[in-house]
Amino acid sequence: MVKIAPSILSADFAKLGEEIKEVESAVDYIHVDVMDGHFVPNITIGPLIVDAIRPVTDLPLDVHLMIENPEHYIQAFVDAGADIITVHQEACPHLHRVVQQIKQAGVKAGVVINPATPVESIEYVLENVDLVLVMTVNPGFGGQSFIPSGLNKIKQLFDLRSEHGYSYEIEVDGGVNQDTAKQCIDAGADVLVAGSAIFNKENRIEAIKAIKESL
Ligand SMILES: O=C(CO)[C@H](O)[C@H](O)COP(=O)(O)O
Ligand SMILES: [Co+2]
Repeated sequence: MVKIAPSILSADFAKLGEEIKEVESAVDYIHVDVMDGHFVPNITIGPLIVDAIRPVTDLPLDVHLMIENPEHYIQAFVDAGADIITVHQEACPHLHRVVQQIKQAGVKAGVVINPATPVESIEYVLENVDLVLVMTVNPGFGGQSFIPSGLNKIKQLFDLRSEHGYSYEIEVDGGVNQDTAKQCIDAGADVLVAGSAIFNKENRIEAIKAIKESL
């Protein structure tokens, strides 16, 4: 079963609770994009907002940390109600330690790779993570175009999982819409993140349906 994780980055922040309620029956995770203005050029939200949306839904909150020194903020996001925390390989010189820290805090641990980062760079944490997120845009903004080279990485991660019996989910984020979703699923992705393809549409449920039907 393909999972859909709408990214609230493209939602109306003045009515975030209502926007989440509108989509929750049709999706599997709520994807929360955290940006610090250092690791990526944009600044978005922090633990306060995660805490505010936590009572709105029972769906897992999939928190994508695009920040430097994520190890300083893991506990704050866990306390705020995150269920899955993903950190960028590029932001973590001690990636294995940060993955352990997330798991010890009692939530699922994910690792993310940028479009220019190879799968080989995370080879030695694959046995430890619950999720691998493949970026198909350069992180920082919603509404960018899909970078197809991510498809090879999805396939590589799918094959490595079969070969070694790993258990991570493969998630893809950036430019996923009804034209690009099928390629991701065919390559082996389990979870599709979509922001603008859902929240920039008038009818969000129809938009989610269109993505599912495109598969
Ligand atoms: O992590 C992200 C950007 O850094 C977002 O999750 C992603 O861009 C979703 O937006 P869209 O579906 O519009 O590309
Ligand atoms: Co994201």
